[in-house]
Amino acid sequence: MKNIAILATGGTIAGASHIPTDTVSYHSGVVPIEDILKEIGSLKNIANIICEQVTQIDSADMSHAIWLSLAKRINTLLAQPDIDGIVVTHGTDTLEETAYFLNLVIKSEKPVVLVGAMRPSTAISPDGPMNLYNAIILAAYPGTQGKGVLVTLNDTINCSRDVTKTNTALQDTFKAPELGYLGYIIDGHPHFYRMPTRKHTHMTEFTIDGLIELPPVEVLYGHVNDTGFLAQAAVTAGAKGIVYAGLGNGNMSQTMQTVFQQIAQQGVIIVRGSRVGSGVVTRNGAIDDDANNFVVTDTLSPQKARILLMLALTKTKNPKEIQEMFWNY
Ligand SMILES: NC(=O)C[C@H](N)C(=O)O
Repeated sequence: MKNIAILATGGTIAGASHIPTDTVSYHSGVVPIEDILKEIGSLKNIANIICEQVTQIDSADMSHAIWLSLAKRINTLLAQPDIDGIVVTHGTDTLEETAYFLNLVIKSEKPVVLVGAMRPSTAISPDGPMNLYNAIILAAYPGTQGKGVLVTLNDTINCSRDVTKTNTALQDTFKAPELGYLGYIIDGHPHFYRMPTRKHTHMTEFTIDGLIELPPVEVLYGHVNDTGFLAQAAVTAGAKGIVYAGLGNGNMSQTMQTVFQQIAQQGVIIVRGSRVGSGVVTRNGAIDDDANNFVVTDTLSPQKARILLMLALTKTKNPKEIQEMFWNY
């Protein structure tokens, strides 16, 4: 029998409404983890569970402070020989960001699985209990070792680097566009078909020991007639890096190129990403990244590129070294 720790943070999986047909109007995070666990019945012969209620928030209120204390707690638990794996319950809106952050800072091969739900616990047929059951199964499964932080909802297994929420309201929302699921969980058995190939968890060079805040990095969204006002405001407010959700292959107007060239010359790291939602942002295409000291995101979404850039900035301000990290993680 495996010993699994569930760290609960809130979200719709812990949501409640007075009306059983409510699937989008409800209070997030109000149901304690012990009550949600009761809904899935016996876990005899599967796992011994310990629970910790870390916080009870809608995931829109997730913060760097909670990330750092959650990650430190997971590292401490996983260093104990009597803990075999971790499940984190989380709201779905920012679940992918927390999962990727943990993927970069957890120092263990033991399974870490994030799980949420799209329907509150009071819905006629909530998805939370089955999702939580699957997450426990996945965290207790020996084959989950060494695959980095994973995400499960709706019977699918996803890599934290590639997964994203693709639909605002439906249960079938977590997908890795183009790259696909790692596998499925069917009748209580995980089936893996793919492996994450990028560095994660036990291979990571990032450490959060002693860190009390992350360097400020903003994401800006590209569009027609972009003025660069927001980019300049971000730098004035203290941003040490900017991820630009650019057009197509991370493209930008002549105006934005001039704005970002000037900002990069001040030592602020500019990362070119894309607003498209899938595909690679390549170096030195229409834009001369070498000459401008720009970094590109590879296939990371802008919100995940922000996380990697924050952690990169805890180690270096050299754009070439940061680019290397974007190829590796
Ligand atoms: N489905 C959900 O969990 C959405 C909720 N607003 C949250 O992210 O906390």
